[in-house]
Amino acid sequence: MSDELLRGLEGVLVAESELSHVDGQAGKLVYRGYDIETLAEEATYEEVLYLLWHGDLPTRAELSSFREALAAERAVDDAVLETVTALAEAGEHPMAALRTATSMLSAYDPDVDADPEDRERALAMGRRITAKVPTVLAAFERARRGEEPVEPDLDPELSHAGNFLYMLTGAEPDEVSEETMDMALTLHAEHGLNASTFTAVVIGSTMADIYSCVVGGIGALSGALHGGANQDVMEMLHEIDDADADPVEWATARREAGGRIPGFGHRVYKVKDPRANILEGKLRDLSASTGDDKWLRYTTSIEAYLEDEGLVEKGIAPNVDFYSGSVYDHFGIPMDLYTPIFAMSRVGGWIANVLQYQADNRILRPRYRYVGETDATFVPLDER
Ligand SMILES: CC(=O)SCCNC(=O)CCNC(=O)[C@H](O)C(C)(C)COP(=O)(O)OP(=O)(O)OC[C@H]1O[C@@H](n2cnc3c(N)ncnc32)[C@H](O)[C@@H]1OP(=O)(O)O
Ligand SMILES: O=C([O-])CC(=O)C(=O)O
Repeated sequence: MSDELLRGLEGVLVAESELSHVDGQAGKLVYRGYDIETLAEEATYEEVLYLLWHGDLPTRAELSSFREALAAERAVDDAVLETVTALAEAGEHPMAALRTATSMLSAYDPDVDADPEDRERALAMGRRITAKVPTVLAAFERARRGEEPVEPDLDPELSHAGNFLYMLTGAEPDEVSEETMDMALTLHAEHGLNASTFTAVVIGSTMADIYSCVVGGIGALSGALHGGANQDVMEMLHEIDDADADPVEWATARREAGGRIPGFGHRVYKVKDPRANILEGKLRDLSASTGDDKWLRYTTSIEAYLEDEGLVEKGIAPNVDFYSGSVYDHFGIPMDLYTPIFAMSRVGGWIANVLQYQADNRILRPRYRYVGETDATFVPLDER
């Protein structure tokens, strides 16, 4: 047994995966062998889910029944909607509301007591969670605006992304917003053994149910060092704008004060994250078509400044969270929904990873190097 301490488990191999590969030096991401650029351009989120969960891209017939099965699960129990409303009234962050509501969904799942080794029933639960997360989120957003929830459209013709936007606004989304949301879901679906996936897999390794795994994943994703950074980036952009500041001067001051720039840096990527490139391209298209290029100017000037300062050369480059919020902002999505939208996509990856790990399970249990007292003498309570 090695006594080398690997802080943050950097580089530690814990299992094999067929789901995705992150090449941090080349800035390349593949899901089951397919480039993320190709999937973002050519595949829908439903196809990506099928690919991750079933191993291959679906045929037309397979996709059609998969979409039907997913769409059929979109509705949530009224009790969940009531809880979501109560959480909105209490001013809960949507990521925390999603965590609570996802946990509650298990009460209404007919498979929740299934044998944890029953992959089919675990997958059925995974399908239900994935289908219902957008419903929960949209209901939460509407509740805090004082609006009634919009019932999901159960017609599989309306995509997962499209139905989410429909439930948010009450109107069928236009093609650009549906395609953009679908692409964002594809980009965020899977990324190796990141912190939230690791959390889900650790929970799954105890043979806990898939709800526990997903709830843990949501908690881990919410943090500022992980998925929470996409909201932080938009808060940074607003802070710059509200102060009428120059983005480069703002970033300089932040660095001089020893602060980090949200949306920069990554444990694996030592070059720009390929998903950031794709999202930046989408932001360029949206900025050109709407004539509103403010966030594009701010983000690209911060990126150029940090590159000039040598950060990118040191491997601290834009990650997926740097450009996503500016894209969502074009569709009027509030910034505290950015991380929940990430979760809405990554739920597919968490489920795929948990099922993959459980198929050849061994409980995950690393260890500490103990540095505490070794020979303490117990003093009875009255004598302390
Ligand atoms: C979906 C995702 O989860 S993508 C990541 C989203 N998170 C963020 O964008 C938050 C900002 N980024 C970070 O905090 C980090 O880069 C992380 C958490 C993503 C990766 O952390 P780690 O791999 O542990 O890197 P670590 O924290 O050791 O940083 C290495 C060096 O880069 C620097 N660095 C890392 N990120 C940044 C940043 N955003 N801004 C400025 N400097 C940074 C660190 O200060 C450190 O420098 P030092 O060696 O001189 O002390
Ligand atoms: O891989 C990571 O550590 C974080 C990340 O980019 C993701 O989860 O998408």
